[in-house]
Amino acid sequence: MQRDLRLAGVGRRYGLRGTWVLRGVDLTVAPGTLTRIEGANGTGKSTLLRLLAGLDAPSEGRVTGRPRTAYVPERFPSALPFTALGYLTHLGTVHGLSRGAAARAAGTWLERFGALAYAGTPMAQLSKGSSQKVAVAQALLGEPELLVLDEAWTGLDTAARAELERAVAERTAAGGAVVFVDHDPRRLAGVPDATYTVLDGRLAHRTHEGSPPAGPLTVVTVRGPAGGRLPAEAARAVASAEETTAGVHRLAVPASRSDVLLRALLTARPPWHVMSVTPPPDLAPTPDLAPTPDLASPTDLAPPTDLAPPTDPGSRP
Ligand SMILES: Nc1ncnc2c1ncn2[C@@H]1O[C@H](COP(=O)(O)OP(=O)(O)OP(=O)(O)O)[C@@H](O)[C@H]1O
Repeated sequence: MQRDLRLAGVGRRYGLRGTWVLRGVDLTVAPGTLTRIEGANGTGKSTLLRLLAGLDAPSEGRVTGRPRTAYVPERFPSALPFTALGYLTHLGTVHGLSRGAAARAAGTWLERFGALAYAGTPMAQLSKGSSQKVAVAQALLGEPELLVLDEAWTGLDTAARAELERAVAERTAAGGAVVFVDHDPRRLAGVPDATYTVLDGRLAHRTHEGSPPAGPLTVVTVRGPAGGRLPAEAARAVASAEETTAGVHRLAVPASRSDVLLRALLTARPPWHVMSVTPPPDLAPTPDLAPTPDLASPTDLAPPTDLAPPTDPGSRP
C-alpha cells in the first residue's frame, strides 16, 4: 500500500430522505496498520466497511487514496456455480494472476485453511464453515493492499481462525492495511494499531486498547489549542475521544477518573478549555449545585476533587 486511504467528512444514508447511518466520518487507514471497528448492532459498522472497501459510495464526503482491496462480507454468497477450487482460480485470474498461478494460490490457501479436501466440491454443497474458508481465501489470494474483514472469523474452526489471524499479521507485515469487525472482543486483542467505535453515526477513536473501562461514563467536551493532541495523562484517563469539530473534543471518561482528566486538561500548558461536563444520569448534580455553563480556565474551576460537574443539556451522555 503506497499511501493512506482517507475518508473525509463521509456520510452515508440509504435513500434520498433516509436517516443518516454515518455522518461526518474522518478516518485515515495507513499502510502496515491493523484497525478494529466496533459498535453495537446496527450502528453502521458494515456500512463503514463497504465504504472502505469501495463497494459502496458515500452520500457525502470524500474517499481518497483507494488501494487494491479485498473484502470478506458478513454474508458470503455460497450458492455459486463453481467448485471451491474453480471459484478461487477464477477469482485469482480476475486479480491478475495467470491461470496456473491462480490455481496454485487457490490450492495453497485451501490447504492453509484445512479445506483442500473440498477443492472439488461444488460451492453450493459446502458446509457453512468450509464456505467461509473459501470466502476468506478469495480475499487473501490476490495479496491485497487493503484487506477488509466483516466478521470473517464467524463459522471458522479453531485452526482456521488462528490461520486467519496469521494471514492478517502477514498482510500488515508486508505493508498492507487490514480493517476488521468482529463480535468477539478477544479477537486480536491488544494487536490493533487503532480501534474505533461507531456511535450515533460518528466514529470515536478509542484511546485505550484492551477492555473498555467498566462503569458509568462522564462526558467532557473540551476545546484544545489548534492542532493540539490530548495531554498524555488525559489520553490515558479517557475511555474514548472523538474530535467533533476542529479543535473540539468529546471525551468519555469513567466517573472515577474524571478529576484526573480535568486536572490534566486544566494544568496543561496551554490549558484546555472545558466547555461542558455531563455526568452519568445517576451521578447528576442536585439542583442546589448550580451548574456553571462554561468553564474557561483553571481559575473558573474549583479543584477537580471539589467539582460539582455542570450539566450540558445539549450533550448526549
Ligand atoms: N442496503 C441497505 N439499505 C437500507 N438500509 C440499510 C442497508 N444496509 C444497511 N442498512 C441500515 O443501516 C443501518 C446500519 O446497518 P449496518 O449493517 O451497517 O450496521 P452494523 O453495525 O454492521 O450491524 P450488525 O452489527 O447488526 O451487523 C441499519 O439500520 C441497517 O438497517
